[in-house]
Amino acid sequence: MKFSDKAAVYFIMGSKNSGTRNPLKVLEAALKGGIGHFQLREKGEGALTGSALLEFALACQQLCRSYGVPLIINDLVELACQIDADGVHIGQDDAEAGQVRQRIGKEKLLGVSVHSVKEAHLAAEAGADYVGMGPVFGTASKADAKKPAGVQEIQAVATAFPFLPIVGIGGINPENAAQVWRSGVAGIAVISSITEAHDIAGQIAALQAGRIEGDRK
Ligand SMILES: Cc1ncsc1CCOP(=O)(O)O
Ligand SMILES: C=C1C=NC(C)=NC1=N
Ligand SMILES: [Mg+2]
Repeated sequence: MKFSDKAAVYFIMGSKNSGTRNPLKVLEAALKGGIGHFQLREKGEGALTGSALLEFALACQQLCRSYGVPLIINDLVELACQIDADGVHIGQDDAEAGQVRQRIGKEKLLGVSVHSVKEAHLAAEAGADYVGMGPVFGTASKADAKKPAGVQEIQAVATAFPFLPIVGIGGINPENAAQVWRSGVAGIAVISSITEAHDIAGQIAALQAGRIEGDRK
C-alpha cells in the first residue's frame, strides 16, 4: 500500500484526546469529513492497555474500513500485526525502522518521525513510505515534543528527497496550514485541530483549503 496524498489531512487521536466526546464518534465525524489517514496513538495519562486497547483498536479499524481509510498504529507494532492494521508509525526512540519493515512486511505502510535530512535519508533507506516532521508550531498534544521547528527542515527534506512523502505535524490549524502546505508536504497531521473542533467536517475543509492543487506528488 503506498502513501496516498489524495485526501491529505492525516488525523491522529488516542482514546483520551476527544475531551467529553466519545472518541469513536469523533473518529466517525472525521472519516465523514474526508481524512485520508487515521493514526491510533494511545499514549500518556490514562492510555488504554490490554483487552480494552484491543477492543478500541478493533472498533477504530471497523470504522476506518467502512470509509476505506488506512488505519495506522503508533508505536505498537505487535498490536498493528495482531489486528492486521494498514500500517505503523514509529519515532526515533522506537524500534529501528528496518526491523519494523521486516516485521510488518512490504505491503504495510511504514511511517517514521524524522527531524533532519540525515534521519530522513535513514528512514527512506529502511523502507519508510512517508516521514512525519515536526513539531512545526507549538503543541500541547505531545508531552515530550521538541521545540517548534517551523518548516525549514521540511523544505530541506522535500528538496533532498522529492519522492519521499512528508507529513507535517505539530500545532497545525486552519490559520497556519497554508504555510505548511507551501513547504512541500504530502499531508498535514493533526490532533487537537480536529478533536477540539465543534464542526469537524468544516474544520477538515478549512485545513485543506490552503493546499496548492497539484503540489508535489
Ligand atoms: C504527535 C506529535 N508529534 C509532533 S507534535 C505532535 C502532536 C500534534 O498534536 P496537535 O496537532 O494537537 O498539535
Ligand atoms: C510523532 C509523529 C509524527 N508524525 C506522525 C505522522 N505521527 C506521529 N505520531
Ligand atoms: Mg513513538
